[in-house]
Amino acid sequence: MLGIMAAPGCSPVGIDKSAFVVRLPRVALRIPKQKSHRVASLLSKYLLDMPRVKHIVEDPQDPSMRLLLFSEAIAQPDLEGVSEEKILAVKEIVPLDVVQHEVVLDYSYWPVEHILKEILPAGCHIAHLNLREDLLTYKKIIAEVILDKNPKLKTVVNKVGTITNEFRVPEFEILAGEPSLVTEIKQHGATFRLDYGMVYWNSRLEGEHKRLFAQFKPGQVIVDMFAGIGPFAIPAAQQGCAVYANDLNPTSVKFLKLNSDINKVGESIKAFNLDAREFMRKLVTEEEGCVGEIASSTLIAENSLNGTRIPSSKENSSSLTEGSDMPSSKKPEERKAKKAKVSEVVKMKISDVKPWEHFDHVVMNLPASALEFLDVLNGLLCKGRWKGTMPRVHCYCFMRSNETNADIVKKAETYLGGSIADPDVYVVRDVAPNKIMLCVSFNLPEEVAIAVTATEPAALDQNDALSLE
Ligand SMILES: C[S@@+](CC[C@H](N)C(=O)[O-])C[C@H]1O[C@@H](n2cnc3c(N)ncnc32)[C@H](O)[C@@H]1O
Repeated sequence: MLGIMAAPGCSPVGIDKSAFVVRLPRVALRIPKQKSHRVASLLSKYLLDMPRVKHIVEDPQDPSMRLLLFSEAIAQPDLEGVSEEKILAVKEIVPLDVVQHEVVLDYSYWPVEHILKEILPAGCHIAHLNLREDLLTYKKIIAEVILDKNPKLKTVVNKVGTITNEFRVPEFEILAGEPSLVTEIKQHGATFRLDYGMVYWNSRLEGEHKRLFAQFKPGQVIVDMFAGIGPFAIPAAQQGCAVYANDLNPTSVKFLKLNSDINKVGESIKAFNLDAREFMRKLVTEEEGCVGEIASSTLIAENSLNGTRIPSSKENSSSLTEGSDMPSSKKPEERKAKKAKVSEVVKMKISDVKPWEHFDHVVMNLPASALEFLDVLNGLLCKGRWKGTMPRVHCYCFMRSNETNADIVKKAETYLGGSIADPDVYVVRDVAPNKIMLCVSFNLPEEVAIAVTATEPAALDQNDALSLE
């Protein structure tokens, strides 16, 4: 990145590779090839120490000779700074022939892999930058260099401003490459197709998704009120759960449905496109059908219409993130073992589930306002119809530095309308200097959730069925 910043005169259209050339004058010791390693080990602490730059190079004047390049600190021809003792030891092996040499770092020298390792989710072909203010002047050239150095990448974008819309979708400026933001990401053995410009996705939640779905057991029923494109729902279904997954964003629900099909868990997930409160009420009052279900064919048709070509999973499998700790970096045997394990899991059919009788977990990942949605759980379940234990709620929220865990639990209790016993408050991640994301988990108190007056389940009103086709 330093090389990019230091490069003056870069045109935003195309890359002027000559602008990336940096010349470093260095003092060197000229010695015969056969003695070079012996002398280099004597002088090691004085020699050039730069990543990917050799400190022993061939003498351009004579291929039988080598140049030992000194660090910037040894800049004088008399090798001032090197101990007398070392100089004497060297002189016993070779004559002290000190010359000047120029180290040339060209365009190919400047790496971008380390940047991408942090920002590029496995399988993805879109590099999503979040450039600092002082780098914005160079945004186009930064993007073009990243694209140029990584043939598997198709698009480089920069996040613009803060997220304010209710679907939590950031605004992106396309800096280089193809204008499409449709891509595929691998996470925990699942494939997620998404349109970065239309749906919420945050790869920093990868660990949190896993922490939570690892708590779900095969055969359990999961209710995800703010499901996005399915990072909780799909792995949960893959490990043998049935999932009711809802999102207000119709595009998220279309991708959720498509991802259910891609990951072969379509029979275990029912997708809804409703406001979360409405979704919860419908879930426990309807006995048949699937209100809000979205046909994945709609999405496939849209993608082919706009000409978007999404690289296949196969193409992406050897992506840049190979060698990182992302799932794609797994060795083939590990991947095979994982696949075998997934296929051993008995998938649960959503059609066999009666959510008005029982569900096990409620996931609420809308940190900006999920606490407020806890009110929908008050009196939600019907006495005489509910069976078994009470569901465990996982409600995400933000906490400011002037707040305590107790303040957050108090807020949760206020919205829920009842007290919470033994809440588990887990710190998910730092969001800003004064803000962290938390997950508050607790068992839904029976006295809060079960309605005092038992009512018969309402009949399904077919007019409620939502079609996005
Ligand atoms: C922070 S994202 C979480 C998505 C997903 N669970 C994840 O972990 O990536 C919150 C999601 O809630 C959806 N959302 C916002 N308001 C909603 C509402 N009132 N009812 C249902 N979903 C809503 C947004 O569209 C967004 O996809």
